Amino acid sequence: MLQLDEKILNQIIKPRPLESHKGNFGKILTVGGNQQYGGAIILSTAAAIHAGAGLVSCATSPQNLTALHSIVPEAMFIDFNNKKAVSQAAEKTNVIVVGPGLGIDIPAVNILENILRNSRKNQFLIIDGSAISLLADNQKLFKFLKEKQVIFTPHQMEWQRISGIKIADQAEDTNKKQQQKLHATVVLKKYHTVIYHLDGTSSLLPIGGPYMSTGGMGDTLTGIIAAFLGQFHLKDYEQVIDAAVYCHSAIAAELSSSHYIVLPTDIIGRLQEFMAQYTNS
Ligand SMILES: NC(=O)C1=CN([C@@H]2O[C@H](COP(=O)(O)OP(=O)(O)OC[C@H]3O[C@@H](n4cnc5c(N)ncnc54)[C@H](O)[C@@H]3O)[C@@H](O)[C@H]2O)[C@@H](O)CC1
Ligand SMILES: Nc1ncnc2c1ncn2[C@@H]1O[C@H](COP(=O)(O)OP(=O)(O)O)[C@@H](O)[C@H]1O
Ligand SMILES: [Mg+2]
Repeated sequence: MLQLDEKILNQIIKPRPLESHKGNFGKILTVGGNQQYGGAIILSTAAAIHAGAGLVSCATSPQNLTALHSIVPEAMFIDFNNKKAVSQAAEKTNVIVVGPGLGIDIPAVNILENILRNSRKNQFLIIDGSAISLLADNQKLFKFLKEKQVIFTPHQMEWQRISGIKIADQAEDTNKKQQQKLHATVVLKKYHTVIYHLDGTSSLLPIGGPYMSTGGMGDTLTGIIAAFLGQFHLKDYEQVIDAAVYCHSAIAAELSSSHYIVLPTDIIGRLQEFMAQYTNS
């Protein structure tokens, strides 16, 4: 297993070409945030914007509109109950994040199905939080993932739900077997996160710690992964995912030297300065 270190950031984060515009740095669609969990999708959206995504649209409950725009006026808003608007937005984006705070009720299943139906092969589909739990309970939805570039970002309980492997039995070989069956990249989040790649290799994240154990920390990671995939165009996109995962925890580790706990919003607020350190190579 490859042990990730700071080199991955030097490899992936590059200065921006002078002749460029927002269209070069990724169109992202974030989908989630019901009445109860608006914060989750706002964190994902804000993280994508602060990590450099060119254009970010957020499909969420209309109840979250004011909060969303007060935090990130850069984001565009779509009412996630508007099926047509959501499917049109899904068709037009480079990266879709679905699941943070989506919930697991019937309307949530319908929103997820609409997104999966309308996503395309050349897009990246980051499936997180509630969307993972929904897929585990609605196996018929898996047919919409065939031949698509899917990245699952489960924590250990979500991985248990979707893989059927109990947390106590989640060892490398067992995890890899199930991940390969899914034909997707799996970012298994925990103390020392492991990223299982499509080609059967895996990367270990040796940084990060309990100062990150705050609700919304994983929601924030989805936005960073989306922004990295949207703007750093490498053939081997799994390295881009590795870099995003490393970046998230590296910021947290740095802040933890002066903060007892690190909040998701602290990480979001530090992204721009942190990434600037890696643009000299
Ligand atoms: N501010 C917000 O709106 C927030 C919304 N959230 C959303 O709430 C929904 C439910 O997600 P949850 O993860 O809270 O609930 P889940 O029920 O999916 O999982 C949480 C449970 O898993 C257990 N667990 C075991 N191993 C774990 C590990 N390595 N990491 C994390 N938990 C582990 C925890 O003890 C906890 O009981 C998701 O859609 C999520 O995006 C959460 O992200 C919390 C913050
Ligand atoms: N003790 C820990 N050590 C290292 N990383 C942690 C620890 N606790 C939480 N994290 C990280 O925080 C994030 C939590 O993700 P998740 O449980 O999905 O949060 P949420 O759904 O509340 O946003 C993951 O990236 C995980 O690796
Ligand atoms: Mg989560």
